[in-house]
Amino acid sequence: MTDNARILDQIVEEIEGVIAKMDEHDLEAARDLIARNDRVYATGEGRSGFQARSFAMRMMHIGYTSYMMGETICPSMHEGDVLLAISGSGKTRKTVEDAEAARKLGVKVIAVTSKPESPLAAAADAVILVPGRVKGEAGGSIQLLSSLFDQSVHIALDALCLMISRRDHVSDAQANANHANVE
Ligand SMILES: O=P(O)(O)OC[C@H]1O[C@](O)(CO)[C@@H](O)[C@@H]1O
Repeated sequence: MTDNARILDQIVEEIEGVIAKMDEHDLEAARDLIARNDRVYATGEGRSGFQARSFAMRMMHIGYTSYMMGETICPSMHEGDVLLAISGSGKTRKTVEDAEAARKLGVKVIAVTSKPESPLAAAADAVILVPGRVKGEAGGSIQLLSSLFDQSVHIALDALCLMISRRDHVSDAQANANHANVE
C-alpha cells in the first residue's frame, strides 16, 4: 500500500494482517471453556476495558449472566465461573491481579493478549492470541498506542460470541429481544 493511500484503507489493511495471524483454534478453545449456564465476568483497563464491556454485553444478548469487574453490582465469583481478561501488554497490574485471584477460586480464566509470554497468559486456562501492536511499542502500525490491538480484539470477540450463539442455537432475533428496550 502506498503512503498516500486513504488512511481508512491503511487501518483496514493493518487489521487484516493481525486477523490473518490469529489461530481460530484459540477461539474454539475459549468457546469450549464457556459452558451454557456459566456466569461470565470480563475485565480490562482503559480501552481494553471497553472491549471487555462490549464482550459482556454481547454475552448478555445471547442469554448469559455476565458482569464487568469493578462495577458496583458485580457479585462474588465462584468455582466454575468464567473470567475473560483483556490486556494487550499482558502485564497491566489490575487485570493480571483479577486473573490470578479468580484462578485461585477455581474460576476458568481466558486471557486475550498480544503477548503469549506475559503474566496474564501465564495466569490463564486458555489464551486468545491477538498479535496487534500495543502501547509503547515502535513500528507495526501507523495508529496511536494500542488501537490496532483494540480493534482486532473487538472483531475476535464478536467472532467468539457468534460461535457461542451458534453452538447454543440462539438466533439474531432472540439476541435482539434481550437487548435493552429502554434506551
Ligand atoms: O491493554 P493493556 O496493555 O492492559 O493496557 C491498557 C491501557 O492501554 C490503553 O488501552 C492505551 O493503549 C489504555 O486505555 C489502558 O489504560
